[in-house]
Amino acid sequence: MSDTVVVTGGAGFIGSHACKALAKAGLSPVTYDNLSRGPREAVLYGPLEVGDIGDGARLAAVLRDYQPCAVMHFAAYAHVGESVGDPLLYYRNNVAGSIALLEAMRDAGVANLVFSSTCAVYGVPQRVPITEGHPQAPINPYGASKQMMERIIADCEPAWGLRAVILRYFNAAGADADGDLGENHDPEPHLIPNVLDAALGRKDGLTVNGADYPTPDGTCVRDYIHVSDLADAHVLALKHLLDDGPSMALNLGNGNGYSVREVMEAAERVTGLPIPWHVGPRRPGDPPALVGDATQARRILGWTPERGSLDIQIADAWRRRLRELQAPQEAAMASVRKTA
Ligand SMILES: NC(=O)c1ccc[n+]([C@@H]2O[C@H](COP(=O)([O-])OP(=O)(O)OC[C@H]3O[C@@H](n4cnc5c(N)ncnc54)[C@H](O)[C@@H]3O)[C@@H](O)[C@H]2O)c1
Ligand SMILES: O=c1ccn([C@@H]2O[C@H](COP(=O)(O)OP(=O)(O)O[C@H]3O[C@H](CO)[C@@H](O)[C@H](O)[C@H]3O)[C@@H](O)[C@H]2O)c(=O)[nH]1
Repeated sequence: MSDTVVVTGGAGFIGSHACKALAKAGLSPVTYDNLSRGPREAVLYGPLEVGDIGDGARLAAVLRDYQPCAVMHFAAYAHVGESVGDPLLYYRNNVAGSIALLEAMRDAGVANLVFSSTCAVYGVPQRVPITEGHPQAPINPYGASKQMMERIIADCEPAWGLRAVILRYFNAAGADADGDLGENHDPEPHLIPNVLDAALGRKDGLTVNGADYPTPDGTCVRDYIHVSDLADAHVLALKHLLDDGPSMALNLGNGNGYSVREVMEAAERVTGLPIPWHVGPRRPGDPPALVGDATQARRILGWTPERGSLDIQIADAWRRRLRELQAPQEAAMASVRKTA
C-alpha cells in the first residue's frame, strides 16, 4: 500500500506539524494548500501542491499522480469571530470546498480520511468535561460548518465506502519543540500568540474579549492542547484506519480548562515580562467554557498527550516567536557581511 498521505492545509498551523509527525513515522506527506492562510515556508517535509480544495480538476490530478493511502483534511477557515461576521465565507470554504474534496476522493478511489473537526460543534456545553456523545448545538457558523461536514462524511460511508476518523480538537497551542514550525496568522485571532505579542510590546496590550462570563474570573475558559500532541494523534488515527479500524469521532483535549486571565498569568511566568491588558467587549460566537474528555482517544488510539502543561505550551510558542523575530535580523546581518 502507498505510504503517501495528501494533507490539505499542510501549510497551516496544525497541518504543518502533522506533516512533520507523518515524516517522522516513515510516511510521505504531500501538502495540498492554496497558501491563503499558511506560508509556503511551513512546508518542510514533502512536496507542496498549490491548489484550492474547491478545485475538483486540480484535486483529481493530484490524487491520480500521488495515489495516496489516505487524505488528512485540515484545510478550512477556522476563526470563530470571523465566521459570525461572514458565514457564507465559512460555508463556501469549509462545506462546499470539503464536498469537492470528497467527490475527488470518491472518484479516485481514496477511501481513508482523517478530518479536522472541533469542539465548537458542541456549542455551549450542558456539562464539562465534554464527551463525544454530548448533544451538538453549535453557536457560530464555523462550528456549524464542521457539524455539517461530520454528517456529510458519515453519509458517504454506506454510499461508497469512505472510512473516517473525525478528530474534534479543543484549542491547539504551543509550537514544535525544535523550533522548526509555529503559528503564523495575519491577522492573528488566537489568544496565546496575542498574549506573547503583548508581552513583547508589539501591540497596545492584550484585549480580553469579555470579563463578564459565568466563569470563576469572568473570562472564557478553554482546554489548550499542544499542537505536536494533536499531530501525534493524527498518525495514530491514520494507523487505525489502515488497520481496518472502524470510523469514529474522537475528542482531543487535555481535560483542563484555563481562563484568559490564567493564560496571561502563565505567560508572565514563562516570559518574565508583564502583560498589559484591558477588557473589551465579548467576541460574538464565544461559548464561556470548553473543556474536553479525551478518554476515548486514549483508549482506542493509545494516544498519550505528553505536553499537557500550559507552561510548556507557552514556552514552546515563546521560543518559536523569538526565533521568528531573530530570523530577519540574522538575514540582514548575513547580507551586510556579504557586501562588506
Ligand atoms: N487551531 C485550533 O485551535 C483548531 C481547533 C479545532 C479545529 N481546528 C481545525 O483544524 C484545521 C487546521 O487549523 P489551523 O489552526 O491549522 O488553521 P490554519 O489557518 O493555520 O491552517 C489552515 C490551512 O488551510 C489552508 N486553506 C484554507 N482554505 C483552503 C482552501 N480552500 N484550499 C486549500 N487550502 C486552504 C490555509 O492556507 C492554511 O494553510 C482546520 O480545519 C480547523 O478548523 C483548529
Ligand atoms: O486577543 C485575544 C484573543 C482571544 N481571546 C479570547 O481567548 C479565548 C480563546 O480564543 P482563541 O485562541 O481565538 O480560540 P477559540 O476562539 O476558542 O478558537 C480556537 O479553538 C476552537 C476550539 O475551541 C477551534 O475550533 C478554532 O478553530 C480555534 O480558532 C476566546 O474566549 C477569545 O475571545 C481574547 O480574549 N483576546
